[in-house]
Amino acid sequence: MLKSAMFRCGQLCSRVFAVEFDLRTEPLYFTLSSTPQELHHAHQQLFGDGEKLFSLHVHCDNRTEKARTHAEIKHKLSDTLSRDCDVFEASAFIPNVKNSVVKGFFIRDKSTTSLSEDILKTLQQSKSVCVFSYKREGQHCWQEQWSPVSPVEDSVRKYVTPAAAAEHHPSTLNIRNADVYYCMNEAYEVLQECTDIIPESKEVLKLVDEQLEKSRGEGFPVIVIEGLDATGKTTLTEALRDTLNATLLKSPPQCLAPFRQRFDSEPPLIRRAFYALGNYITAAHIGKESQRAPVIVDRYWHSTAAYAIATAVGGRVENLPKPDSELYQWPEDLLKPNLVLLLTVSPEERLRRLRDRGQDKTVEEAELEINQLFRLKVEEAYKRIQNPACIIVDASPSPQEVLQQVQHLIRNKCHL
Ligand SMILES: Nc1ncnc2c1ncn2[C@@H]1O[C@H](COP(=O)(O)OP(=O)(O)O)[C@@H](O)[C@H]1O
Ligand SMILES: Nc1ccn([C@@H]2O[C@H](COP(=O)(O)OP(=O)(O)O)[C@@H](O)[C@H]2O)c(=O)n1
Repeated sequence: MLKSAMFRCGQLCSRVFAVEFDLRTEPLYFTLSSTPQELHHAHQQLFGDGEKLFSLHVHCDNRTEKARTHAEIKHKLSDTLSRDCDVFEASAFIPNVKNSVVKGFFIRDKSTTSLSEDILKTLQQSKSVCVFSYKREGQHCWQEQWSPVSPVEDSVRKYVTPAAAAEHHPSTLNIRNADVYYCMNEAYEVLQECTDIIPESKEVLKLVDEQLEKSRGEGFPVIVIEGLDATGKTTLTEALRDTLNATLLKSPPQCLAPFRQRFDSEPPLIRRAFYALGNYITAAHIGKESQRAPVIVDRYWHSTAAYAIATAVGGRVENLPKPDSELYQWPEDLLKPNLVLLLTVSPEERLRRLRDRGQDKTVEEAELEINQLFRLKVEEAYKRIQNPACIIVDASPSPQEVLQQVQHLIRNKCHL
């Protein structure tokens, strides 16, 4: 409620709006004021003359409901408005204030019909959705609350005022406990809140309860292998298991496999809580197994955090949380491995390996094009994670050479 009120009264609490107009460049930032302001060239492009312009966001106190409604709207907008409308991710936030972001969308309707208005009308009727419209008048543009039937009575016109770029990209402000979890309870509570809408949550929580981490004394070394898909993790971890007589574990653990697809279709808040809990179950297995033999782990917290951060942060690598951000710190209550190795290969080699693995060529090429920025962000986030940080391994040589390189590192660092 408070957040929605702040969204409405932009100028009262210095709320800034960011629209991801072009993912390769800075977002367009603006605030609202009561006096007309001249638009910059870039803003003139966004607030096109003669187009119908809207922004919308969900206001709801229940965080899981809010996240699901937001995801549903995103799906609906991209499904129905793709032809004659541009839909951009938009957010309202207070610069540098954590958890101040209200996520929404900006719609630029170029159609001659009232396509977007029909959809906004339905959304407004059935959901807790706030819609604003924008009108361009020459060099100026103003915003007011939108209603499909009659003008909103107490709605006040506010003028779009270009604002300076934010020091921290808005998508980094809400990451803690929404995309990345730093203690088990935070993730556990999210799934507890979902038990009515996602019955599988109960089963996942039961598995967590059964596996609570056994205390780990001075056992055998624990070595985590990280890296993007197809960098050779499976090949290397299996070879290490055989050469070191080690136990091979992975996160998410096998016992969560039946639920993975279900949680993958949920919005980040819920999906990431599922993966976070997977790490705690794996930690319990590590604690037990490392008493008997060295343990090799295929993906662990580095993957959970790096993928979550890279997905949450829109656009360029520069938008990631700064390298010294606390968001890269390992959770206090999660068992720490002795060594984390990050396998890296060039994008071309990775593509070749995906192709050899038989992945459909068109899927793979689309992935390369569309997800180029995403992959760069995942790798950069991997490298920024601290305590423990990962050691980078060039995984482009032959499997045998990569294995030797890694055995050498393990001998040096873990005395195995
Ligand atoms: N060092 C290597 N050199 C060449 N090909 C490799 C190497 N390591 C793995 N591969 C091949 O690349 C593909 C992806 O490897 P995989 O181990 O399944 O990666 P991941 O588990 O990281 O997804 C497989 O077809 C595998 O045989
Ligand atoms: N420890 C882990 C492992 C995977 N993941 C998530 O799982 C996805 C990648 O998993 P993967 O490449 O191992 O999946 P598969 O295709 O191998 O099943 C990413 O989207 C990660 O967000 C995670 O969050 N934490």
